Amino acid sequence: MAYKVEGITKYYGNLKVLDNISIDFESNKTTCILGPSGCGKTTLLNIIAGIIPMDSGQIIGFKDERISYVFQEDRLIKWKNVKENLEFVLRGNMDRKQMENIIDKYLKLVNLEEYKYYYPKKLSGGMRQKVSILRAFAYPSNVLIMDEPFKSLDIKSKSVVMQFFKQLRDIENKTCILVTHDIEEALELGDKIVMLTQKPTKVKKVVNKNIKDARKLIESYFDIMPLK
Ligand SMILES: Nc1ncnc2c1ncn2[C@@H]1O[C@H](COP(=O)(O)OP(=O)(O)OP(=O)(O)O)[C@@H](O)[C@H]1O
Repeated sequence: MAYKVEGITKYYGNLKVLDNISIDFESNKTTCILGPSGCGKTTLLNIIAGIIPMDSGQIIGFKDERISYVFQEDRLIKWKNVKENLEFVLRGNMDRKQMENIIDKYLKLVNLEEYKYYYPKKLSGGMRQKVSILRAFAYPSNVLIMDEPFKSLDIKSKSVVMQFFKQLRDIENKTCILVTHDIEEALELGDKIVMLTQKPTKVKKVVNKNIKDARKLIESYFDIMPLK
């Protein structure tokens, strides 16, 4: 399946936010979208997900797909425990027995079995975000959209949760789109890094992580145009 956006332009009133954005998202790889604050990263994700309309352009491949989401805040359901939060996204896609099996399989996979009956308020911020990521992987989707999922975590739990994400990504095939304004995060997690300009936002450059000097290239660009 090819996933693409082509020539996306978006205005809010007179404010031109996205200006002719085209991106290819490689299947089963992670594309990081790296851009300065307020350049329209969340807007672009919302357009891809069909949540908000665009003024012109095309979305290819995403339309009939199931999509999982992870946001900056965990968005777990407070009155449901870990198991019930996972059940919530699986219900309707399989019978009860299958659901039980899948939940146990995932919790075991990531060593979270002992937290199965914990409610979100009993979990640390990092742990809650792990459950959100686990829930996104457990949901039978092909595409995973993440909007700054590590932003509100302290440095230590950030690195733990990033490794957790990588562990799941290596096991489950999903096409991941990760929005961030953190260069380290993009280099650590992205197979491809798409750099955006300030508004009206265009694609400045697409960098494949494996090329020599990927870091230098990205850093030199954002030296001229700071991310925050
Ligand atoms: N519903 C809306 N109506 C009007 N303007 C909006 C709306 N949503 C976003 N904007 C504006 O569009 C621009 C892009 O916003 P968006 O949240 O998509 O950017 P972002 O890159 O995700 O920002 P951040 O890095 O701060 O999360 C901002 O200037 C914002 O104020």
